[in-house]
Amino acid sequence: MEVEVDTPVSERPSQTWTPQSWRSFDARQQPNYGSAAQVDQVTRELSGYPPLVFAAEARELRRQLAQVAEGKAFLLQGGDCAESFADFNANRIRDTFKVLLQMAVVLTFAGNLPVVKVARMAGQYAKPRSADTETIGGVELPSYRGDIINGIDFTAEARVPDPQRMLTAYNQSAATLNLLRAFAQGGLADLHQVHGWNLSFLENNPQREKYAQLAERLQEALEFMAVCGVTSANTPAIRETVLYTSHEALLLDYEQALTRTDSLSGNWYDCSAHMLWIGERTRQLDGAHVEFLSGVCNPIGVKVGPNMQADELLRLIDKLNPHNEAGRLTLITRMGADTLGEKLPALVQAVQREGRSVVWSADPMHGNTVKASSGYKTRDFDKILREIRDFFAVHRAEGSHPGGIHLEMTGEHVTECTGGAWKISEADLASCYRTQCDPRLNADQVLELAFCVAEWLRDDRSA
Ligand SMILES: O=C[C@H](O)[C@H](O)COP(=O)(O)O
Ligand SMILES: C=C(OP(=O)(O)O)C(=O)O
Repeated sequence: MEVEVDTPVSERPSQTWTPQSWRSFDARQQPNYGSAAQVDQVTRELSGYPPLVFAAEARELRRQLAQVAEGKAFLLQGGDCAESFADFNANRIRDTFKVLLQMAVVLTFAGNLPVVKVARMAGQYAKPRSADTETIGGVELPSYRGDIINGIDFTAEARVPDPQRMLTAYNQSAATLNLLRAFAQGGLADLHQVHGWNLSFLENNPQREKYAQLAERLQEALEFMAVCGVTSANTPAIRETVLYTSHEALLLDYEQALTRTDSLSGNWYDCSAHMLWIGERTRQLDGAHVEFLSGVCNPIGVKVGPNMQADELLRLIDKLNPHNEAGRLTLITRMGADTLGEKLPALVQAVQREGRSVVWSADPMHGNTVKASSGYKTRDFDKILREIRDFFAVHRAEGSHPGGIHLEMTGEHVTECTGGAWKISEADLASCYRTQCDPRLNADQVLELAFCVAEWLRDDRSA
């Protein structure tokens, strides 16, 4: 299905939008930089740097998301809660890339539909926080807000927001993107390698048999195609993939500096990532984040928490996607496993009734965070699964498409979320708890989750 290229600037409803128009609105969750002159100098430097992504790539993602909105493809979005400057290395990037691809293979093959892959990588450096300060042992300091803003160490010095960090975030995003593009096109994504990735990755994993069977069926399909003359040597689709990037567009000084006019369409794109989303804490209709993302033509997302009302959601959709373009807007629900079944139906009904085209995606992480008795933030695997299961059930009941999943996850073997096949307990959390902020699913848990979701996806399609 072809989707129209961007709405020409002349047809956009707001003639008053500019990359800096957000400055006249209330901007929540922004750092208090000491020196405006320093921010100015850094953002001027960033504005002269090359874009990290091209407008045409963002347009292609929007075209693919239009397929998701129609129920003809599935969105897999995942990666770190927050990327880290200190923990920046090729192996971590490779491991998350590999597990995202493994999940995509499982979902594509079992669900029998294309999977659009979007990483929370190459720019996910800013974090909204519930509280402005953090107190440990009677000492109160500003909260950590992501490496693009301040440091995670609990010292007064580290917690001072430093605009120079925006330059480091840009450089690390560029290096990450460079590696992701190389992995995607340089052989690591070859479907024929699926056995190779899997066996080292799932060593001792109870899911290995199930995955090996699926990999075997996939191998048979590839062999059949080879007999018919379709091989990775002559068919790029078998040896290459496309992985898009995304992050929360939270730090607006940075996002504005990376916003450029596309020479082909004349439209504005935020070239810090292919897809940007607005968080639950900054999605006010009259807020700066909604204003900013309303004017860029990237595909965008907005988090939808348990307090969202149907009329508020419709007004938000009006502001962010006034021309009702398919693929433009993804609604990422994050209500909590105990709440979604009750709250989501009314929102889906309102969107259906008003004929709005959206991608519905489930973030089963952010509504299910709890504090373990040891003090670690954690999320339980069963609750995470339950929220996705209920998301599928609501959409089936309402006749809409469960379009995708949005996960905080890593390719590393961390112990941050409890449960899963290895039954990680609260007592196990300390053994490898490495997140910068919120608990992530590890490589085994996320693959186990992909198998379950693939089954629901298959059931949904056959229904
Ligand atoms: O990832 C989302 C938020 O940044 C995170 O949940 C906030 O955590 P906090 O409630 O500890 O501030
Ligand atoms: C902050 C996040 O989520 P939410 O806005 O839904 O809390 C996030 O996804 O990193």
